[in-house]
This record gives sequence, structure tokens and C-alpha cells, in this order.
Amino acid sequence: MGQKRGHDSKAQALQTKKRKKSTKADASEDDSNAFVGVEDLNWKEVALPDRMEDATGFFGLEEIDGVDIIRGQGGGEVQFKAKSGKPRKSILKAPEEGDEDEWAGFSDEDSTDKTSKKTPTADATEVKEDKKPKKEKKKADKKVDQNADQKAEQKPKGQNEKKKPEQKPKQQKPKKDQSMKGALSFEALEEDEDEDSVDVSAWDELNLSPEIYTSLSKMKFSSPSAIQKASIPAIMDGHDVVGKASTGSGKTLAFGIPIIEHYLDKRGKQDKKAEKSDSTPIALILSPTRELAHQLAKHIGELTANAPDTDARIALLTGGLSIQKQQRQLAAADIVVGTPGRVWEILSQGQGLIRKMQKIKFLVVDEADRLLSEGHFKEVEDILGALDKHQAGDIKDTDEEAQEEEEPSERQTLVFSATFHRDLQQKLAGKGRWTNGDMLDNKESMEYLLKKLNFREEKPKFIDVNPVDQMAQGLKEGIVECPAMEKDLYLYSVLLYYPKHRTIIFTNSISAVRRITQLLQALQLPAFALHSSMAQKARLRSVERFSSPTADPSSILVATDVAARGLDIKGIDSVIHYHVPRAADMYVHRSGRTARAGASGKSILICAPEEVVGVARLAAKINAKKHKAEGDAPSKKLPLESLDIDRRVVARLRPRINLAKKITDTTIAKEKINTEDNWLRAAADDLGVEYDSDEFDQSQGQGRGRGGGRHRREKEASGMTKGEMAGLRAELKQLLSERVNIGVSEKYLTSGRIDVEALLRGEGNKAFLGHLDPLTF
Ligand SMILES: Nc1ncnc2c1ncn2[C@@H]1O[C@H](COP(=O)(O)OP(=O)(O)OP(=O)(O)O)[C@@H](O)[C@H]1O
Repeated sequence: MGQKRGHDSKAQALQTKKRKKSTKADASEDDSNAFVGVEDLNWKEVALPDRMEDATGFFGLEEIDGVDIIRGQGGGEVQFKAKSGKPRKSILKAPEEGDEDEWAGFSDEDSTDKTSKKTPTADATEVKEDKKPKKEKKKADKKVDQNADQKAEQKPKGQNEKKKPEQKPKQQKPKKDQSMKGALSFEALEEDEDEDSVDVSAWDELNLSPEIYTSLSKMKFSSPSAIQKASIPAIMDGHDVVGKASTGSGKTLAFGIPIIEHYLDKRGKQDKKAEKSDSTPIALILSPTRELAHQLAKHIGELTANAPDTDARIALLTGGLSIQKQQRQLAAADIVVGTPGRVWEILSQGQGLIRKMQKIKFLVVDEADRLLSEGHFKEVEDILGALDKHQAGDIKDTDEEAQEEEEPSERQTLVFSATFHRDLQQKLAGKGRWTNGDMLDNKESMEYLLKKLNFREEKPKFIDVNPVDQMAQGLKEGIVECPAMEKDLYLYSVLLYYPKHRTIIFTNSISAVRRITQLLQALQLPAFALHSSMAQKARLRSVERFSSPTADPSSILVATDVAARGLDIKGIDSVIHYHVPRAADMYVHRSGRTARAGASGKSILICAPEEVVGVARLAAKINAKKHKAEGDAPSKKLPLESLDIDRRVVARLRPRINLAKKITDTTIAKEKINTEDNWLRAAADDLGVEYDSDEFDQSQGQGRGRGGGRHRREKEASGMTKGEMAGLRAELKQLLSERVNIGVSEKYLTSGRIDVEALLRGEGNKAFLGHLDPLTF
């Protein structure tokens, strides 16, 4: 058995450090009989027990082999030397680079934890890191240190007080020691530090770990958003939380930060040497769409990537990608993010996965109103059922080890969304009456799912940071009224009015997404499609192309409501609703893709006369609460600003649209006929009959049933020859190569209404030739 020692405080560490210098000087390396100072011994950490809750006494324990302890006369000072036959260097720790530098230690609070025990390796890293001229590291250190000092004075945590996670030396900044003045001036380095990170002292009251401060600083999140300020302490205090806040207000980190805090806390207690692959996930985050799940994983991944030594692993379980890879990821995951279908598909395969997931500390239901009420009902129900199944004692798991009885999990349930159906909100806020009686029979009801969420508290904490206004502060809302058949023309006009605007166009159908994307591409605009029938890789590629920092600043994403919720893409300037959304909450979510995180943005509805009534109803619904709160009488007037598109613009763009539509319709018709043809040929093959396309077409064309006319039109369109198509394309190309002249004639030029100089300099909107009043919006 090796000799052991314990560590108490930084003060001790500093004293022994001073001692170490003199001891070192005394001892000669060659003298195998010479004594070795306690701090020069090659101490190794003692492996800690698995469960650290009661193991505080073991913290900081180290051992060493091959040492003889020599006690001075009369029980005096203890001295160490190598066992006989062993060279002295066998018990000496490795020499450290920069050992001469005096290290002033950590902030006061840190001194009591494990960091005061500095293993030789840790020391070496510390000094090396300190010497690195990396701006980034220095800045992070500065912020961390500043906050660590402040935190030392702060209240002890309540029920959820956590042991500080191990603070790795590189996160620490040496105190400004007088002895270092002149040798290394930190002040001199501070000026340029601000480029890389920001002051995060506004987060102080949340009492976060240094790792998180560093990360927030690097991500330049100088202060918490309202939902973060309210939710983080509640979650860290162990409450179930239902959080409601407008789109783009930072809900992801409102639950992401407490999850990572828990991870750091747990890791601090764990045996460092424990196999990483043993990990049990601490959180399951459910999301309604694949893109949102990817984004959640990315956002929380960024939080950990920027936090020093925080290597929480995130498994992303979404459909459309390799299930085997996701299974492997899950085996070693700390956090699981996924869509309900794929999560259930993987969990239900056994291998102890359900048992593992039952130990999660957090269940997060993001975009809760969608997850709990639409489409995903069955899978969410299955997952929730499985998470609590052990209480009924009938888990069908094969993994024997996993069958051992465990403490029931102390799972916290966190439910977040920007919108909640009124019913759901009331129930979650504990205002609605729970009808327990027929709950289990009425399995289709949302109430049933809510019960299954199994909140650990009777009433979760309901945090609604903007009960009145669901829309982001920086959002402007407008409406363009136009004839139903001219939506394409007005859409194109709006796009040309706002060049270099990154825009999402929402439609209500997949076929509209396909058509509009092709139409805009024909008009040489950088448009990408996103809808649920696309292969997952193509979906991700569209989002990537649209959102990448190097993408064309005029990029356009044409999408169904699959992109309406949660997608967080930086710098979206406008959202255009090509179709009026079917529900008010969808209007909120769609519009919420712009004006995020305090930025500004526009939401524009393109609206045919027959849609106006629906829009009015929708607008009234969204604004009803606001009017009420402001004491206004309910207004019938649209709260949307009406945008007047210059009639000359519309007239001049019409030929372009007509050509582009012809080209698009023909291409789509050709694709459709080909697909139909292939399908009919395959069906005929299956039936063992001959397929004659002309005969089939004749019967379709003469048919009196529905679709005969459409089929004929499609056939006609698809019948356009390659040469005719090429002609149309050339014509369109010619039109697109010219600027849209909105009134530059000789007469106009001499009238003085335009600034010829500016025109020649190429100023203004480059799509147009002549003066165009910008939209007042
Ligand atoms: N404290 C903060 N300071 C500045 N920006 C922040 C802060 N917290 C989050 N953000 C940024 O705000 C953006 C929106 O965050 P997030 O996606 O979490 O919003 P959300 O509330 O979930 O929106 P939605 O309801 O649309 O899903 C992200 O780009 C995120 O990086």
C-alpha cells in the first residue's frame, strides 16, 4: 500500500510550495540517500469510489509507492527518501517547465476544492497555458477569474447547492502578484482581449460555474435573456419548469445551461479515471422536427465546446440518418437530443437503453404545444411510458446488469415553447381542472400526455416572461394585398424591393414549395427548398446553403411549416408568408424566424382578397391580449402595415414572371409525366399487361371525370420541345440581364426627377433603373 496524504486548502498548498523550493535546493539528484521534499514526491491520485455523495473525505487523496518514511527523533519532522535499492529519481516528480514562476493560486473560493491539489501534470499545464500568448484563452481566464472572485462572496446555494466542478488550471488567471510586476504585465494584454469575449458579469446572480462563464464570454452573450434569468435558477433549484417566451429569446440555453451545470457537477463528483464509455445520459431533449433537433444539439454543443474541459457528449437521434451510428453515439452520450419517432425506434430495441434513460435527470419537451398535441402523440406517449415503466416493474430489458434495482430517478421535467394552446397553457399553469376519472380511457387527450409527463412537483413553475406580446420586439409586420393569380408577381416584386435580404418564404404545401423554388431559380435568384418529403441529407444541405456565412446575402429558403418552429438562423431579414398560415400560433412561429435575439426583421403576408378575412381574424387573435393589456377596445383594423408596391414595378416585372412560370410549369409537368409513366409501366408489369401510354392518355383526355383537363394541360406543357424551352430560357435571360426600367426616358431624364450622377455611380437598388420609392417598412 502506498503512503497517502490529504489536501485541505490553498493556504496549505502555498506554504508547501514555498517549502518545496528550499527542499529542492537541498537535495542533490545523484544522492540516492538524500531526503525528498513532500511536494517533490511523485504523488498519484487515489481512484475515487463510484458514488461520491458521501465521499468528501476521499477528495484530494493521493498516494505514492517506493518511499521510506523517516520520522525525526521524538516523533519530530517526517522525512522521505527512496526505498533502498531504488534510485532517488524514481520517487521524484517530473521536472516542470517554468517551475520557477511563482503561481499565486486560485481565487479564494477555489482554494477549498480539488484544484488546490495540483498534480505535477496539472502544474505543468498551468504554467504552460499561462505562457501561451493566445488572446482567447487570456480573455476567458480574465472573465472567469473575475466571476470566480465575485462568486466567492455570493450566497451559498440552496437545495441545489453544488460542489464546484474541478477548475482546471488553464481556466484560472494568476492573481496580480507584486512580484510579477515588470516581468509580465497583464494590464498590457488586457486591451485587445475585448475583441474575443465580453464582460459577463450580468450573469453573476445566476451563480454559474466558471466553465459556463468562459463559454458565455466567448459566445459574446453579455447578459441573460429574460427567460434565461427566470428559468435557470428555478431549474438549478430542482423545480419542474414550464417556460414560455417569444421566438428567438434564448429558450435553448434557458434549459441548456442548467443541464451542463448538472453535467459539470456530476463530473466533479465522478471518478476521473472512470471509463467515459460508461456514461449514463443526464438529459433527454425532445424536439418536433429534425432540423430543430440538429440545431438544439449544435447550440448546446457550442456551449460545451466553448467551456474549457467540458466534453459533454451529445447524441443526436433523428430520422433520415444512419441508425447504427446514432446507436453508437447513444451508448456514450451525456445528453440525448432527438425527434420522438427515432428516439423511440432506438430505445425500444432494448439493450438496456430504456433502463439507462430512466436515470436521466432532465426531460425537456421543446416546442411543447406541437409535441404534445400533433402527430407525435404515439411516440411521445411510448417514450414517457417507458421512462417511468420500472415503477410498474415490467421492463422487458435483456441487460442483466441493468436489471439491478435502482433508486427511482429524480427527474425534472422542463417544458418550453413560444406558444401554448390556451388549454395546454391553463393545464400546465395548474389553472385548469384535471379530470382524473376518465384520464386513462381518453388516451387521445392532451391531458393524458400531460399526466404522463409525470411532473415531480404537483405544480411545475410556470414562467411566462411575455404574457402580453408573443412577437419579438424588433419585428415589423406588413401585408401586401394582390389578386390571387398574381401572388408570384407580387412575391417577386417584394424580393426585388429588398435586395441582399436573407428571406424565408413559407407556403402551406409541398407542391407550392417545389414550384416557387423552381420559379425563383428560373429568375436567377438563389432559392433553396425545404419540406418534409425531401431526403434528410437534402434538407440539411438546403438549410446549410441558405444559412452559411458565405452564402449569398440574398439567399431564399422556400419552406413548409417544417421550418416554422425553432430554426435559428443568423441574419434572416424577412419572412414572407406566401400563403396565410392556417393557425395563429403558426404565424407567430413563422415570423419568429426573423428578429431573433434582439435583432430587427420583417414579416410580410402576401394576401389575396379572399384571404383578408382570415388574416383579420388571425391578427385579432394574436393582438387581442395586447389590446386588452393596454386597455384598448378590441380593434377590427389589421395591425399589419399595408405595403404599396409601385404599379410600374408590377407592370415591368410581369413579362419576366410570365416567362419564368411557363418554363417552371413545363419542367414540373415533364417531371410529373415521367414519374407517372414510370409508375404506370411498373404497375402494368406487376399485372402482366402491356402499357401503351398513348392509349392511356386518350382515355384520360376523353374522361369526363375530374382531372382530365388538368392532365391534358400537363401533357401539352410537357409536350414543349427542347428547342421551344431553350427559346423561352434565352428570352428570359435577356430580360434578366437588363435593369427594370421604371421611368428613365429622355423626357424623364430632363425633368430633373432623377439624380443622373447617382444613377451613373450605380447607387440605389441595382435591380431598377430610375427612382424607386422604398417601401415604408
Ligand atoms: N443571453 C443571450 N444573449 C445573446 N444572444 C443569445 C443569448 N441566449 C441565446 N442567444 C442567441 O439567441 C438566438 C435564439 O436563441 P434560441 O434558438 O434559443 O431561441 P428560442 O427562444 O428557442 O426561439 P424559438 O422559439 O424560435 O425556438 C440564438 O442564436 C442564440 O445563440
